[in-house]
Amino acid sequence: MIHAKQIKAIAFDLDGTLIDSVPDLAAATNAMLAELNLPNCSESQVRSWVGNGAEKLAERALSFAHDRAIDAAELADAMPLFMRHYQANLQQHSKLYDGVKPVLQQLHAAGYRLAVVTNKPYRFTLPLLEAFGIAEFFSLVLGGDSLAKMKPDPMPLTHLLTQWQLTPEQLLMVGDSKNDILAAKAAGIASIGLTYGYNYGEDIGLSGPSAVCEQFSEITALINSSAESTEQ
Ligand SMILES: O=C(O)COP(=O)(O)O
Ligand SMILES: [Mg+2]
Repeated sequence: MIHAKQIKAIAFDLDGTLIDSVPDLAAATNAMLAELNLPNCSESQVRSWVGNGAEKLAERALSFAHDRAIDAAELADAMPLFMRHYQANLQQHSKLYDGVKPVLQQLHAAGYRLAVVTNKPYRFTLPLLEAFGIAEFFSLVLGGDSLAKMKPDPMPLTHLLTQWQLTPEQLLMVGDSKNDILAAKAAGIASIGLTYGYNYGEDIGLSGPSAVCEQFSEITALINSSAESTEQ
């Protein structure tokens, strides 16, 4: 349940929530595989591998290409290739999802404190937010490597609660993946699951978010309607 009247801050996931980043992630993945003389993969495979950060994505792609589990040394050799290619082409084909900028603008203007809590490495996160003209709305940005643990661990969200001196009822998580919903649940905060992003091909409703939205723009209506329903 979302107690909208109590919400003071909102944490947004990045990939699959604010930005459709898979086209560039797939290109970097394939550039890495090509340098290693390995067969390439499809964009839809990459879509199903995103969610646990860059290293996991590379590991899943390498395991697929080799058709076996890979070891830590193989991953360590390949990672710099992925990082270099992605850094060089962060936003060639990626796009902001519909409604993202106006809704962030509206929430920011309404006085909500906004954060990005992503599993993407921090070094890619800020440049992407800046490139899409939405960095100014966020007063805190956490990447997957900013703290010791990433989502689905609650650490980034409990860090936010501490940092902003909020109670769990005052923070809402918005994301496309079960990692976002599980992190929110573990931190004791409400969550909105978005259906259009990447969730390993699974239904986001199955991870039990407080609410499900099909479009980013539905978020404001949901917060407002929850506010009305708590008044009754
Ligand atoms: O980098 C990933 O694997 C996922 O990033 P996200 O947490 O912003 O969805
Ligand atoms: Mg995501």
